[in-house]
Amino acid sequence: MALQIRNLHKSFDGQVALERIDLDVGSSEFVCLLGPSGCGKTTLLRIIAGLMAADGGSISLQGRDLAGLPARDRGFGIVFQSYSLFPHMTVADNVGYGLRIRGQGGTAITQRVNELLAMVKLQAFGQRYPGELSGGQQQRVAIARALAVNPSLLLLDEPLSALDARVRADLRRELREVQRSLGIPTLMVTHDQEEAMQMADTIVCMNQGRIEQQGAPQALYEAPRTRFVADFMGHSNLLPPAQAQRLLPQLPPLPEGLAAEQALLCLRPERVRLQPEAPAGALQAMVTDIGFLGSIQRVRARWQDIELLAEASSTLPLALGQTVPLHIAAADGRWVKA
Ligand SMILES: Nc1ncnc2c1ncn2[C@@H]1O[C@H](COP(=O)(O)OP(=O)(O)OP(=O)(O)O)[C@@H](O)[C@H]1O
Repeated sequence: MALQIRNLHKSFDGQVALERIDLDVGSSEFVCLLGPSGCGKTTLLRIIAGLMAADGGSISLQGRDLAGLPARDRGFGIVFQSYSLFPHMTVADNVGYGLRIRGQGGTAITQRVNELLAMVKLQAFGQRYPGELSGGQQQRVAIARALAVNPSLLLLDEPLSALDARVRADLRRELREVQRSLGIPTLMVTHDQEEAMQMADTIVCMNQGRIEQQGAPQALYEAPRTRFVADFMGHSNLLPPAQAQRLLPQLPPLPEGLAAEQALLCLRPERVRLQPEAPAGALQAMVTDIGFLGSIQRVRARWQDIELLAEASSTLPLALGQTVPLHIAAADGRWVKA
């Protein structure tokens, strides 16, 4: 493991912000810290960066304990949400800044800066000033500047959240490509579940200063262990056991240690399928709402007193009030802790 965090904790005026955090990041792994506002993501990132002290616990990189090492000596690349470029310096000087303060000079810097600008697709912009660039371009410069010093760890604090949707989507892909090609261990803070799913090798889902669950995006989506993770990782139907039993006569067994009173069956909408041709014995549900999402329709359908979020192909003609057969396989549900 490149980065190892053990039993890290931090309180502000007696209020716990981080509670016993254990976290590993592999040598070229892209890890997203995902969670709602106030769950401790930024505090964790700032402690790793050396910008804030923890109350206890340890952080090591490649086996080296970082305790007491000031931020500037950690050799990490950091990108914040606000572009934080030097406004009076050209793009090229911004990117080369870290190299200059490390004592490099002349053609070595020019060559490296050109390489980095090419990597973030800004070859032609070296002589501009930050104020003459779009938000997306400024953030590309900030990424190039963070990478200039060959960082041993890349820390990204919501780097894309100030950008509009289209630019954000492009930059997600580009940032991931650059990170992959350089193989730098990376931690990115985000509260955007889609962004985390799209970019991360591993998502660390945080709630109230604790890691609620971590794993590959698909594992967290398909097998959340708690209601919090199920809710945070996309849409779901969450049914108490009595309702679940009526809907699905054959339920998956409850996981060990989870009592029925604490359990909810999580059914993702794509597992609740509206089908034009009814298999024998299919449930008949009434369509109460239709959302057209382009490739699919997200539908609310009511069966008895149970309202379900379902999906249908966008080519299936549907109307409000219509009765449609529903298909759910017994294996499609997952028990989560309420
Ligand atoms: N310097 C500080 N002084 C006092 N309390 C703080 C300080 N920094 C953070 N906190 C508190 O610690 C908790 C975690 O804050 P943190 O900024 O890490 O959350 P976050 O998950 O990054 O939220 P957001 O997505 O809104 O940035 C919050 O309750 C916050 O109010």
